[in-house]
Amino acid sequence: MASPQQINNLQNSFQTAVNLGGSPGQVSTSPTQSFMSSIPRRMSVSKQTKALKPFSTGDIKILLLENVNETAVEIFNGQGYQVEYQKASLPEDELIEKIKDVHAVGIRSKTRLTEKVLKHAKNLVVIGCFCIGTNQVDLDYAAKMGVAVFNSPFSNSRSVAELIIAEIVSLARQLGDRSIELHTGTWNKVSNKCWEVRGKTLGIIGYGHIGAQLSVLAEAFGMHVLYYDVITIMALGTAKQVSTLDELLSKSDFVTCHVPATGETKNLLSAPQFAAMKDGSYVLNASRGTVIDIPALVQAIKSGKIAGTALDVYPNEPAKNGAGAFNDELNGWVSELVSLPNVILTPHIGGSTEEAQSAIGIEVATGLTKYINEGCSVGSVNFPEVALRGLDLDQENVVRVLYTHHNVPGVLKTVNNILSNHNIEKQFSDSQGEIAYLMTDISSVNQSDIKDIYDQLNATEYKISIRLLY
Ligand SMILES: NC(=O)C1=CN([C@@H]2O[C@H](COP(=O)(O)OP(=O)(O)OC[C@H]3O[C@@H](n4cnc5c(N)ncnc54)[C@H](O)[C@@H]3O)[C@@H](O)[C@H]2O)C=CC1
Ligand SMILES: O=C(O)CCC(=O)C(=O)O
Repeated sequence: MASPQQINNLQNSFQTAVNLGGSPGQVSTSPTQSFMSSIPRRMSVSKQTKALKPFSTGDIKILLLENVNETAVEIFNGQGYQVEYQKASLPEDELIEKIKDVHAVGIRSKTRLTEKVLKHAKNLVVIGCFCIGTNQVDLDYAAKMGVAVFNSPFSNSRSVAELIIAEIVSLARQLGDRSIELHTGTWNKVSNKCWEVRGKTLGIIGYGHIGAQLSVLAEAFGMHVLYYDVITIMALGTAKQVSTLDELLSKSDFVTCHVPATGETKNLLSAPQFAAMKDGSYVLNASRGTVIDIPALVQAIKSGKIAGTALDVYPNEPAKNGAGAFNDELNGWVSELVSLPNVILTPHIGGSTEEAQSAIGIEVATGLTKYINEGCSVGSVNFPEVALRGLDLDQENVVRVLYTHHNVPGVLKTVNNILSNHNIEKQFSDSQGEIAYLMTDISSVNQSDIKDIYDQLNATEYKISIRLLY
């Protein structure tokens, strides 16, 4: 368990990154930043900058669903935002009601922010996915509304990799079954079809953050590692990339999936893929429930082709914890699956460790706060990444203009015409697909000018959203 001191340390390292103007995502990976963090303060190149705020931060309303970690709540409370906190996800109709007047929403993997839901979010500025996956959000639609989406790209990767290692050993030794038997009084000391994992081959589908981390752990156990990915990725240790999924399937004793939910990964493993696997091999999935065709997996286990499976994710998952929530009504195959031998089922807990959750809470809450208070979109998954250096502490009458617009010619000219009575201190624009995001600091702005600037920008043809910070 992470101690309060460890959580404090994590918070401090994120704060250091924020002060240095780096993306939170760089904190644990960038050697430069860890070097910078160790420089005594008097030598630090960072300087204090003026805090920009949207307006009264007490007006910022944040809806946090799905038991987002307390570290995030502390960060938002520290900013003076109004936080509404719920442990579960919400059914669509309640979500639509709640989302109507909030500026930010924080979710994990279950809340579906579809176009239908987002259409009602009139004040929404930013979405935080307190997890890795972002498939639960309509990212394109959010961008078209001018809403940036942030996630935590790797804070729970290690936790998932460790769970998979535990499950590989558990499947090889039929631990789930032995434990259930003994819980009900049955002593069943057997070695038939129980194996060491040393010398066996692990096939990893998707060699990203989790797949690569797992590769290192598996080799430390003496396993051979093969991986298949749609892009060429440098192998860690002595792992080998194979060029086809079939090659991986035919050579592996354990096959584990670590791909995102996309059209291409839907039913990536189905009847033909199970048929291509070694007799008596094992299947693991802690990515998304759509990646494995579970009825086909049930048949492959029944026929003896597959010797066991460990699943953490399902096509339909209950909205909240509770007895009886995982049933045939939710997924038609549940009773059949649970009756099979050597099947380990976990309730989407791959990333559910104290370490991962507190780090995710800090990382995503920091990203959201920087976007709300400064307009910085670095690290967003659906938005052009734009940031400007901070203002000097003594700078007066400066306004930061955040202008999201359709990516068409002539917009910059129109906007700069409107801003031309003021000095443009600095300006940065970037585009991604159909949308563009422009950030400008203007000086010599009287309070009385602000409404006029806003109204003029608001009337421009290609505007998607505007925010003014001062
Ligand atoms: N069970 C849990 O609690 C958790 C589940 N996840 C899931 O795991 C997934 C993977 O996470 P990361 O490793 O962080 O993602 P990542 O983005 O770092 O890596 C994914 C890899 O899959 C590859 N890929 C994409 N499509 C592919 C295909 N059709 N065939 C083969 N490879 C393909 C990509 O090129 C990439 O290398 C996430 O998208 C998320 O859905 C993530 C964290 C926790
Ligand atoms: O812990 C969660 O709620 C979701 C974990 C997950 O699936 C992810 O990070 O993508």
